[in-house]
Amino acid sequence: MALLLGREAVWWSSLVTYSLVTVFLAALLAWFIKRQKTVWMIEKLPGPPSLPIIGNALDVNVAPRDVFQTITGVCYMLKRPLRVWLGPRPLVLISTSEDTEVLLSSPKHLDKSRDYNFLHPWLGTGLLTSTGNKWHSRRKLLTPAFHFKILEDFVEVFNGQSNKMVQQLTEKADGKAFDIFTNITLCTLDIICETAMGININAQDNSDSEYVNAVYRIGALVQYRQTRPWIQPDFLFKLFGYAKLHDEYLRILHGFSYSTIENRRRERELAAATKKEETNEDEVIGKKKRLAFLDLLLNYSETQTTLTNEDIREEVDTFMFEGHDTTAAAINWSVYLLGCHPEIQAKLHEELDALFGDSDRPVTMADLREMKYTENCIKEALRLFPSVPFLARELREEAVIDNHRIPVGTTVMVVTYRLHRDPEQFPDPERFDPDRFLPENVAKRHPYSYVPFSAGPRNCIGQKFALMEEKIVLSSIMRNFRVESTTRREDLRILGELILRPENGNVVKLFPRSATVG
Ligand code: HEM
Repeated sequence: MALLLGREAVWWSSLVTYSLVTVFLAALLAWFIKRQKTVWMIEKLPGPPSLPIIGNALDVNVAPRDVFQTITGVCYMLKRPLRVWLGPRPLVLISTSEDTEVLLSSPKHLDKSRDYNFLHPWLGTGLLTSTGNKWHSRRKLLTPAFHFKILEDFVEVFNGQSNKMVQQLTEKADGKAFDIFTNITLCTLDIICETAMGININAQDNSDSEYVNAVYRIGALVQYRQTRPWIQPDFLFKLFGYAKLHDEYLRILHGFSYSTIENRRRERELAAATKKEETNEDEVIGKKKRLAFLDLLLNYSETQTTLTNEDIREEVDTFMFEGHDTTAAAINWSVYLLGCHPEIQAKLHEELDALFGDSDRPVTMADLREMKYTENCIKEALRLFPSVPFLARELREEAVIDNHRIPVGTTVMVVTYRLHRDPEQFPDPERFDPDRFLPENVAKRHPYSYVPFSAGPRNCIGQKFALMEEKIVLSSIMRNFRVESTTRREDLRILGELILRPENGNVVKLFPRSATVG
């Protein structure tokens, strides 16, 4: 009897083992077939020869500062999609208007590539990094926060912070070369803090603040990690000692955001209790209180229970991240290019003088509408030096690009820097020519030939905010100073990581413009 039971047990255990092995082999075979299909589809695209497992890792194993030059260099040679293997991961680079349209206009390809995952500890899954239903509902919720009427209220903040910057620049306007990058960046940081959270952190006066430092350091650390595969896995990030620093920055950043949210909630409760008196007082002085993005989110949270403090923190941090470095880079590139082209700068001065004369009055909404040449200079600078030089999506559905089937799981990257230099769309592409943005010239181009703010359903929600801010900050500089750039275009070294910036800062000479100074 015992023998019979023993045999039965052996029989059952063999059956289980065989079944497990069969399932494992079947899964392996399915994976292998799928993988072969991916390889077969991707290999139909042109690209450099690759090795098994490591793919083109050796080709892209260049210093991080050279990654940008390498990518834009290869795209320059081809007008067709190009494939690269990042280890076992396929990456397809595209740089024509037609291919860009296929990717960006489709509601099917909305998921960000996994490179964005390094931002998750800081930004959580806010609007920039979320996917699927969460992204849809957040986008719907946040779109009204960027309505023209709301942005109008921010003009005062843009003017106030630009004035502070001009005052500090006045001390440096003696014709000696200095790096203006920091001044502009601290100004945009002050602007985003005041508009997103409703508080003034005085970054321009106090660039050593713990919060300002943490914003910078975490941004730099994320970029550093993105370009160094050996510290990408969490355990190696920890092992090399970076995680400790990262956690310290997070503690400061999240602590600051949460305490701002808490304080604002308390202020609102207090204000609600004394609402009547406040309304009367506002009516007397004819002034209504400006709402920051945070107030709008708190309004929603009071009517939509699904928005927790953490949800609000994710969005506020996302605006802080996405809303200051991008604008700072864009304003810097405009200043740089104007400083290289005195004849174009003179035309811009002409427009500003006609609008403002010698007055130092703040910029109004009506002025913004009139600053056509200024706007075209900004747009042309964003063409040559788009703040976000690459846009990447991970395909959840197969896509057909340039008649090639691109399989699920592939990262497809628009090389915006290269797209914006297509000579068919932009003849003599390296020339800085703001007139390319005259309406009659824009009408002749492909709608996806120019996408500094991305395009389609997942475009930049802050686009209008950014253009208004840029016009006010740039015009404030130009109303007061004449700029000379010290680096020639041919000597420029560009650093293209998350944001495109000049590697050695933006070294300029400033000269006061007669009576309007001060
Ligand atoms: C010149 C300035 C700016 C440029 C060039 C720029 C560019 C971009 C680009 C290219 C994207 C798409 C990113 C991608 O698909 O990977 C994007 C998304 C986004 N931007 Fe901007 N941006 C600027 C300013 C701003 C500002 C001022 C804000 C907020 C106040 C902002 C908030 C966002 C957000 C939240 C997203 C994610 C939108 C979504 O996925 O639905 N941006 N931006």
